[in-house]
Amino acid sequence: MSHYLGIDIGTSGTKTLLIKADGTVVAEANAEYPMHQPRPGWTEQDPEDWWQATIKTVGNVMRSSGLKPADVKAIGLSGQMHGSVFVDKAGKVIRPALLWNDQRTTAECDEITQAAGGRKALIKMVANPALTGFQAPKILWLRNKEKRNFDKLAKVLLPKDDIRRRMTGNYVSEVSDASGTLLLNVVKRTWSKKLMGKLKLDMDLLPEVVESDQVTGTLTSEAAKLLGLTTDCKVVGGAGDCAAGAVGNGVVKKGVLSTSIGTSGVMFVHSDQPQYDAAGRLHTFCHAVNGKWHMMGVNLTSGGSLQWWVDSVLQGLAGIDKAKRYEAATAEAEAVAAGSNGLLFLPYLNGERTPHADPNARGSFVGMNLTHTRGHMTRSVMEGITLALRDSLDIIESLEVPVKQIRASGGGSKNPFWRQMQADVFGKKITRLEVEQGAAFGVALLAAVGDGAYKSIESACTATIKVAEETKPDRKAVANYNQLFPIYRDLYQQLKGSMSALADYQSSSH
Ligand SMILES: Nc1ncnc2c1ncn2[C@@H]1O[C@H](COP(=O)(O)OP(=O)(O)O)[C@@H](O)[C@H]1O
Ligand SMILES: O=C(CO)[C@@H](O)[C@H](O)COP(=O)(O)O
Repeated sequence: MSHYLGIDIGTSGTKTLLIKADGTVVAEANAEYPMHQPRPGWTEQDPEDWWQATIKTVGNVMRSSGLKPADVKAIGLSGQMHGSVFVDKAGKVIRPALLWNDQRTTAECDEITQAAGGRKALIKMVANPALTGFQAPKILWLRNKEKRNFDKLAKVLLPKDDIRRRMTGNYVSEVSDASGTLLLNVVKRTWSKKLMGKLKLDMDLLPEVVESDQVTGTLTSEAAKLLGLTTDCKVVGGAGDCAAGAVGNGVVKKGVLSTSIGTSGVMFVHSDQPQYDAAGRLHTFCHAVNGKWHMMGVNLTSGGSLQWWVDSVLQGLAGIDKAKRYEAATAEAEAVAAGSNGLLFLPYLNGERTPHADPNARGSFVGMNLTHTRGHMTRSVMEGITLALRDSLDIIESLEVPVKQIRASGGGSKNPFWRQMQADVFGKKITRLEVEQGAAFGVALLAAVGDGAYKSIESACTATIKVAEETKPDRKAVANYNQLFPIYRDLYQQLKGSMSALADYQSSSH
């Protein structure tokens, strides 16, 4: 039977999955790498780390499966979205990549909005407003702040597309990830020459753009050797990690939503047509499914807030094995009542995207009293993260998008207590898949479709994805969270000015 690889270049590490054409997972491997923060709000990674992690994890899955190199027919690539890899004429990376959660480009976002003729005109061209994490403002930042590097620039690539370049020698992206550059005409699924012109950027900077299941090349002999595969192995378009995760969760038709609690938090909904939130709070992007779109709300520091809380603050848990640390912390949270006795946490530790689009937003605990313990604080971190996802759900529902099913995914949703919390905060039934392998599984399926094992992405999902269990909302907890949600929502409005003043203070005291 043919086999396929799905590779997800995540923020905390790379995950590689080897599947059979029927969707059975044969082997998986992970490799971590650091994220650098040279200044508050700046986030960078070395693309070489991604490539070394790719070589290592592919080697590991091939060894543990015992397969022959020729058994792997195609590879699907997924990755953290919006990042910028700057490459020179000789194919050398010019400087560390700027990531999706980097907040240095406020001035460049204003520059783009102005050049486009205002926010409305920009949304008309590329379906989205300018946000600091997106790729286009990063290109302008390089031009404004590192002119010498900009002069060397020949191509700008998204993280997974840099891995494709190293694998195939080809400069290609695909529509789902390209949507997050702010340079794609999302409706037409082609680059926006109009916006590139207004920004005075050369079209040659951009790679070719294709649909997600299209074959983009085969492995070069050097890459085949490094990866232990053959030069016949195809590489398909793949997808940005959100669309890839949605394919991996079977979110490929109307009425199905998915939530993901990873480092970031994502509320994702499929749409048959491009659909907009006029206020620009949700992103409107191409789906990895040909001719389909999606909307999503993104929280920048979702599971990342719990990670910060457990690793940086609860140092008392530091002696516990990493895998067990979250369980130990969340068990304390589970022992206290829903609502954390009125303690609220705002998870805006590195600014926020949905619904505030504010790089200066900052995190806070509000409502603390003498009854509160460590368990209450952990629970309120988890509740704050979940209430932030509800912000996105409310916007989606306000656009009259039918919500028939919510599928929970990501590291946080593996925890049954957090799935119950999601059901209670959203007031909706939550489903979970039998095997949840996220984005890497989604792009392995895209590779199978690209290789001809399935007629369509939808049929690949129907054949391979099974829902395992449902979590029903608890009526009392739902009422409790319904009471807290408006208070939570109001807090940002009340604290916005102070958050911004503190963000200024933090940058000046750096
Ligand atoms: N056992 C657990 N209980 C609760 N949350 C968890 C658990 N394990 C992981 N998480 C959460 O999941 C996040 C990692 O999710 P993952 O999907 O692996 O992240 P990413 O791919 O974005 O790096 C962690 O930051 C943490 O918040
Ligand atoms: O910015 C977004 C989506 O718009 C993030 O979802 C990134 O794509 C990073 O994802 P993780 O590494 O947290 O999975």
